[in-house]
Amino acid sequence: MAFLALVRHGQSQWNLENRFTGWMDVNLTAEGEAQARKAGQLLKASGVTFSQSFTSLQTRAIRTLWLALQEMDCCWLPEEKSWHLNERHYGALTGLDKAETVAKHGEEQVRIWRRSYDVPPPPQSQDDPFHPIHDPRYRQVPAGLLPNGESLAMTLARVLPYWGDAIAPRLHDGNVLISAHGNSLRAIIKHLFDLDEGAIMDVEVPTANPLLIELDAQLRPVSARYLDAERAQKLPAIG
Ligand SMILES: O=C(O)[C@@H](CO)OP(=O)(O)O
Repeated sequence: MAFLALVRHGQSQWNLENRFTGWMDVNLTAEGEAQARKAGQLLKASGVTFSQSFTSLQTRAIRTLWLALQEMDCCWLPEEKSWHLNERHYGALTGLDKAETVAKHGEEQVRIWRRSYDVPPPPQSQDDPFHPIHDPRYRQVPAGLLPNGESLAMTLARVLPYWGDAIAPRLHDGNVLISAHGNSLRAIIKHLFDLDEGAIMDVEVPTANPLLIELDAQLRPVSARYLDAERAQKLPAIG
């Protein structure tokens, strides 16, 4: 048995502005920082202790982890950062206002871009100065692996190998805390709960509300609950 806590980052500036964010490195708002601290307080109150943490290469998830760890008196907790846990890359939609995009392309098209399983957004040009190939934090990632835009299926394809190689082994010898993003966490949830492509469309992950999942020895969920019941979202059935 092990516990896995999944925490989506606190509210970011572009969550607040309702803009497609993806790999853009947007910081937390003051509200997002407060949410991250509260996530730490809830994790501490749960009584679960962790032996390893993981996060993405994006400021909003890293700072959420740090703020939570501070509240947990656990700044010592080993942490590993990886691009594999980054948010889904939103391609050429990055930076656009979600409501304006609905007005321009229609609700159905935007729903497909946001929640379909395998339809990627229009690609971001590599000439765009914000394309990840120009960002030094991805220097060690082979350029061919850096996305121009990802569907949830493509996100899952880069999250899952990391889950298998780096995260799952740690769950055999302790509890794990992951601070990441709405869609990289949805990829992990799809895998853990064995959801089909339709079922994952209905799964939304609230900001900085720890999802505490108890796993059996085969890493199958035994129980799952959001620690902040007031801001919980619907969870998939277990078993
Ligand atoms: O903009 C984004 O990167 C994500 C998460 O905020 O949005 P969506 O809800 O469309 O997955």
